[in-house]
Amino acid sequence: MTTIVTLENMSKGFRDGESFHSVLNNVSLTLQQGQTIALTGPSGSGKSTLLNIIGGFETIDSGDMLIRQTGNMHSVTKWQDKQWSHYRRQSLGVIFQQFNLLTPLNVRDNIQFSLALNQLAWSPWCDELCHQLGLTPLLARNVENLSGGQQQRVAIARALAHKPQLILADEPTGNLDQHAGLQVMKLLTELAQQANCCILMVTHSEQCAAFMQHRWHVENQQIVINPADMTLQG
Ligand SMILES: Nc1ncnc2c1ncn2[C@@H]1O[C@H](COP(=O)(O)OP(=O)(O)OP(=O)(O)O)[C@@H](O)[C@H]1O
Repeated sequence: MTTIVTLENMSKGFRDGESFHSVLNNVSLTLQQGQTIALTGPSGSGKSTLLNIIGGFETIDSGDMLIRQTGNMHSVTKWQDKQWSHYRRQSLGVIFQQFNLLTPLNVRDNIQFSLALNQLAWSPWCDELCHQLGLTPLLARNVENLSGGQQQRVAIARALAHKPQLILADEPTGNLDQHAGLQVMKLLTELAQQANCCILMVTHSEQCAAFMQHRWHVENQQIVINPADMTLQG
Protein backbone atom coordinates (compact mmCIF):
# COMPACT_ATOMS: atom_id res chain seq x y z
CA MET A 1 0.00 0.00 0.00
CA THR A 2 1.16 3.53 -0.73
CA THR A 3 1.28 6.03 2.11
CA ILE A 4 -0.18 9.41 1.18
CA VAL A 5 -0.13 11.27 4.53
CA THR A 6 1.93 10.69 7.69
CA LEU A 7 1.62 12.46 11.02
CA GLU A 8 4.63 12.07 13.30
CA ASN A 9 4.26 12.95 16.99
CA MET A 10 1.91 15.77 16.07
CA SER A 11 0.41 18.00 18.73
CA LYS A 12 -2.18 20.73 18.35
CA GLY A 13 -3.98 23.01 20.75
CA PHE A 14 -5.64 26.38 20.84
CA ARG A 15 -5.02 29.48 22.88
CA ASP A 16 -8.03 30.69 24.85
CA GLY A 17 -7.11 34.05 26.34
CA GLU A 18 -4.34 33.36 28.84
CA SER A 19 -4.79 29.59 28.85
CA PHE A 20 -3.84 26.91 26.33
CA HIS A 21 -6.22 24.10 25.44
CA SER A 22 -4.50 20.97 24.11
CA VAL A 23 -6.67 19.07 21.59
CA LEU A 24 -4.43 16.40 19.99
CA ASN A 25 -1.30 15.26 21.77
CA ASN A 26 1.62 13.42 20.20
CA VAL A 27 -0.45 11.76 17.48
CA SER A 28 1.22 9.50 14.91
CA LEU A 29 -0.71 7.91 12.03
CA THR A 30 -0.61 7.17 8.33
CA LEU A 31 -3.23 7.37 5.60
CA GLN A 32 -2.83 4.85 2.78
CA GLN A 33 -4.08 4.96 -0.78
CA GLY A 34 -7.49 3.30 -1.10
CA GLN A 35 -8.07 3.15 2.67
CA THR A 36 -11.50 4.24 3.94
CA ILE A 37 -11.80 5.34 7.57
CA ALA A 38 -14.70 6.40 9.78
CA LEU A 39 -13.51 8.92 12.37
CA THR A 40 -15.63 8.99 15.52
CA GLY A 41 -15.37 10.47 18.99
CA PRO A 42 -17.18 12.68 21.47
CA SER A 43 -18.14 16.24 20.60
CA GLY A 44 -15.16 18.56 21.00
CA SER A 45 -12.62 15.71 20.96
CA GLY A 46 -10.75 17.04 17.91
CA LYS A 47 -12.21 15.25 14.85
CA SER A 48 -12.67 18.39 12.75
CA THR A 49 -9.32 19.70 13.97
CA LEU A 50 -7.63 16.55 12.61
CA LEU A 51 -9.37 16.99 9.24
CA ASN A 52 -8.39 20.67 9.17
CA ILE A 53 -4.76 19.80 9.87
CA ILE A 54 -4.60 17.17 7.12
CA GLY A 55 -6.29 19.59 4.72
CA GLY A 56 -3.78 22.30 5.62
CA PHE A 57 -6.45 24.61 7.04
CA GLU A 58 -4.83 24.52 10.51
CA THR A 59 -1.12 24.47 11.33
CA ILE A 60 0.40 22.02 13.80
CA ASP A 61 2.17 23.10 16.99
CA SER A 62 4.85 20.39 17.02
CA GLY A 63 5.82 17.15 15.31
CA ASP A 64 5.61 16.81 11.55
CA MET A 65 3.21 16.05 8.72
CA LEU A 66 4.39 14.51 5.46
CA ILE A 67 2.31 14.44 2.28
CA ARG A 68 2.88 12.51 -0.96
CA GLN A 69 3.32 14.82 -3.92
CA THR A 70 4.81 13.86 -7.30
CA GLY A 71 5.73 10.39 -6.03
CA ASN A 72 7.60 11.42 -2.85
CA MET A 73 6.72 12.24 0.76
CA HIS A 74 7.35 15.89 1.65
CA SER A 75 7.35 17.53 5.07
CA VAL A 76 4.84 20.40 5.03
CA THR A 77 6.76 22.45 7.60
CA LYS A 78 8.20 24.74 4.96
CA TRP A 79 5.28 24.71 2.56
CA GLN A 80 4.17 28.11 1.28
CA ASP A 81 0.66 28.98 0.06
CA LYS A 82 1.62 27.83 -3.45
CA GLN A 83 2.33 24.23 -2.36
CA TRP A 84 -0.78 24.10 -0.18
CA SER A 85 -3.05 25.31 -2.97
CA HIS A 86 -1.49 22.86 -5.42
CA TYR A 87 -2.09 19.98 -2.97
CA ARG A 88 -5.66 21.07 -2.22
CA ARG A 89 -6.54 21.59 -5.86
CA GLN A 90 -5.04 18.40 -7.21
CA SER A 91 -5.08 15.78 -4.47
CA LEU A 92 -7.83 16.76 -2.07
CA GLY A 93 -11.62 16.62 -2.08
CA VAL A 94 -13.19 18.35 0.90
CA ILE A 95 -16.76 17.89 2.10
CA PHE A 96 -17.13 20.11 5.15
CA GLN A 97 -20.21 21.39 6.98
CA GLN A 98 -19.89 24.84 5.44
CA PHE A 99 -20.49 24.03 1.81
CA ASN A 100 -18.57 27.05 0.44
CA LEU A 101 -20.40 26.91 -2.86
CA LEU A 102 -19.92 29.69 -5.38
CA THR A 103 -23.24 31.43 -4.86
CA PRO A 104 -23.68 33.46 -8.02
CA LEU A 105 -23.24 30.25 -10.05
CA ASN A 106 -25.47 27.35 -10.98
CA VAL A 107 -24.90 23.70 -10.01
CA ARG A 108 -23.08 22.74 -13.22
CA ASP A 109 -20.72 25.74 -13.00
CA ASN A 110 -19.88 24.94 -9.37
CA ILE A 111 -18.78 21.44 -10.36
CA GLN A 112 -17.10 22.71 -13.53
CA PHE A 113 -15.12 25.25 -11.52
CA SER A 114 -13.39 22.55 -9.48
CA LEU A 115 -12.60 20.60 -12.68
CA ALA A 116 -11.23 23.71 -14.40
CA LEU A 117 -8.76 24.28 -11.55
CA ASN A 118 -7.14 21.00 -12.65
CA GLN A 119 -7.57 21.64 -16.38
CA LEU A 120 -10.11 18.82 -16.52
CA ALA A 121 -13.21 18.67 -18.68
CA TRP A 122 -16.67 17.43 -17.74
CA SER A 123 -16.54 13.60 -17.97
CA PRO A 124 -18.99 10.66 -17.93
CA TRP A 125 -18.01 10.29 -14.24
CA CYS A 126 -19.49 13.78 -13.62
CA ASP A 127 -22.74 12.72 -15.31
CA GLU A 128 -22.82 9.59 -13.15
CA LEU A 129 -22.14 11.63 -10.01
CA CYS A 130 -24.95 14.06 -10.81
CA HIS A 131 -27.30 11.21 -11.65
CA GLN A 132 -26.58 9.28 -8.46
CA LEU A 133 -26.80 12.42 -6.32
CA GLY A 134 -30.12 13.43 -7.92
CA LEU A 135 -28.56 16.62 -9.29
CA THR A 136 -29.28 16.12 -13.01
CA PRO A 137 -32.58 18.07 -12.93
CA LEU A 138 -30.92 20.83 -10.86
CA LEU A 139 -27.85 21.51 -13.02
CA ALA A 140 -29.08 24.89 -14.27
CA ARG A 141 -30.35 26.07 -10.87
CA ASN A 142 -28.50 28.79 -8.96
CA VAL A 143 -27.02 27.12 -5.87
CA GLU A 144 -28.21 29.85 -3.50
CA ASN A 145 -31.82 28.90 -4.24
CA LEU A 146 -31.33 25.26 -3.28
CA SER A 147 -32.23 23.57 0.00
CA GLY A 148 -29.55 22.61 2.56
CA GLY A 149 -29.64 18.96 1.48
CA GLN A 150 -29.42 19.89 -2.21
CA GLN A 151 -26.47 22.19 -1.50
CA GLN A 152 -24.77 19.40 0.41
CA ARG A 153 -25.15 17.09 -2.60
CA VAL A 154 -23.61 19.76 -4.87
CA ALA A 155 -20.68 20.08 -2.45
CA ILE A 156 -20.22 16.29 -2.61
CA ALA A 157 -20.29 16.24 -6.42
CA ARG A 158 -17.78 19.09 -6.51
CA ALA A 159 -15.43 17.29 -4.11
CA LEU A 160 -15.51 14.03 -6.09
CA ALA A 161 -15.55 15.35 -9.67
CA HIS A 162 -11.76 15.32 -10.14
CA LYS A 163 -11.30 11.93 -8.41
CA PRO A 164 -8.91 13.22 -5.74
CA GLN A 165 -6.41 10.94 -3.99
CA LEU A 166 -7.77 11.96 -0.56
CA ILE A 167 -11.28 12.89 0.53
CA LEU A 168 -11.81 14.60 3.88
CA ALA A 169 -15.48 14.52 4.83
CA ASP A 170 -17.07 16.01 7.95
CA GLU A 171 -20.54 14.49 8.48
CA PRO A 172 -21.17 14.38 4.70
CA THR A 173 -24.69 13.05 5.11
CA GLY A 174 -25.68 15.35 7.99
CA ASN A 175 -28.36 17.24 6.02
CA LEU A 176 -29.65 14.34 3.96
CA ASP A 177 -32.56 11.96 4.37
CA GLN A 178 -31.78 8.27 4.82
CA HIS A 179 -32.11 7.36 1.13
CA ALA A 180 -29.88 10.21 -0.09
CA GLY A 181 -27.41 9.47 2.74
CA LEU A 182 -27.04 5.85 1.69
CA GLN A 183 -26.65 6.91 -1.94
CA VAL A 184 -23.79 9.22 -0.93
CA MET A 185 -22.10 6.47 1.06
CA LYS A 186 -22.36 4.09 -1.90
CA LEU A 187 -20.85 6.73 -4.18
CA LEU A 188 -17.96 7.41 -1.81
CA THR A 189 -17.16 3.70 -1.51
CA GLU A 190 -17.45 3.25 -5.27
CA LEU A 191 -15.04 6.11 -5.86
CA ALA A 192 -12.56 4.75 -3.32
CA GLN A 193 -12.55 1.42 -5.17
CA GLN A 194 -12.53 2.85 -8.69
CA ALA A 195 -9.92 5.56 -8.19
CA ASN A 196 -8.04 3.98 -5.24
CA CYS A 197 -8.60 7.15 -3.23
CA CYS A 198 -8.47 7.38 0.55
CA ILE A 199 -11.47 8.63 2.57
CA LEU A 200 -11.26 10.01 6.10
CA MET A 201 -14.83 10.68 7.21
CA VAL A 202 -16.14 12.10 10.47
CA THR A 203 -19.47 10.53 11.33
CA HIS A 204 -21.77 9.96 14.27
CA SER A 205 -23.80 7.43 12.28
CA GLU A 206 -23.25 3.71 12.78
CA GLN A 207 -24.84 3.06 9.40
CA CYS A 208 -22.41 5.39 7.59
CA ALA A 209 -19.40 4.11 9.53
CA ALA A 210 -20.24 0.58 8.41
CA PHE A 211 -19.42 1.57 4.81
CA MET A 212 -15.80 2.32 5.75
CA GLN A 213 -13.10 -0.37 6.12
CA HIS A 214 -11.55 1.08 9.29
CA ARG A 215 -12.60 2.95 12.40
CA TRP A 216 -10.51 5.49 14.23
CA HIS A 217 -11.72 6.99 17.48
CA VAL A 218 -10.56 10.30 18.97
CA GLU A 219 -10.36 10.20 22.73
CA ASN A 220 -8.18 11.82 25.40
CA GLN A 221 -6.26 13.74 22.71
CA GLN A 222 -5.25 10.48 20.99
CA ILE A 223 -6.44 8.55 17.93
CA VAL A 224 -7.34 4.99 18.80
CA ILE A 225 -7.03 2.99 15.60
CA ASN A 226 -9.66 0.29 14.97
CA PRO A 227 -10.83 0.07 18.58
CA ALA A 228 -12.43 -3.30 19.26
CA ASP A 229 -16.15 -3.32 20.04
CA MET A 230 -16.26 0.44 19.85
CA THR A 231 -19.60 2.12 20.54
CA LEU A 232 -20.24 5.23 18.49
CA GLN A 233 -20.89 8.29 20.59
CA GLY A 234 -22.12 11.79 19.80
N1 LIG B 1 -10.06 27.81 15.77
C1 LIG B 1 -10.22 27.43 17.03
N2 LIG B 1 -9.91 28.25 18.06
C2 LIG B 1 -10.03 27.87 19.35
N3 LIG B 1 -10.47 26.63 19.72
C3 LIG B 1 -10.79 25.77 18.74
C4 LIG B 1 -10.68 26.11 17.35
N4 LIG B 1 -11.06 25.03 16.62
C5 LIG B 1 -11.40 24.07 17.49
N5 LIG B 1 -11.23 24.51 18.77
C6 LIG B 1 -11.48 23.73 20.00
O1 LIG B 1 -10.84 22.46 19.84
C7 LIG B 1 -11.63 21.43 20.40
C8 LIG B 1 -11.90 20.38 19.33
O2 LIG B 1 -12.77 20.93 18.36
P1 LIG B 1 -13.24 20.10 17.09
O3 LIG B 1 -14.13 21.01 16.30
O4 LIG B 1 -12.06 19.53 16.41
O5 LIG B 1 -14.08 18.92 17.77
P2 LIG B 1 -15.00 17.81 17.09
O6 LIG B 1 -14.56 16.51 17.65
O7 LIG B 1 -14.99 17.95 15.60
O8 LIG B 1 -16.41 18.20 17.68
P3 LIG B 1 -17.92 18.04 17.09
O9 LIG B 1 -18.22 16.57 17.03
O10 LIG B 1 -18.75 18.73 18.14
O11 LIG B 1 -17.98 18.74 15.76
C9 LIG B 1 -12.89 22.09 20.95
O12 LIG B 1 -12.71 22.30 22.33
C10 LIG B 1 -12.95 23.42 20.21
O13 LIG B 1 -13.56 24.41 20.99
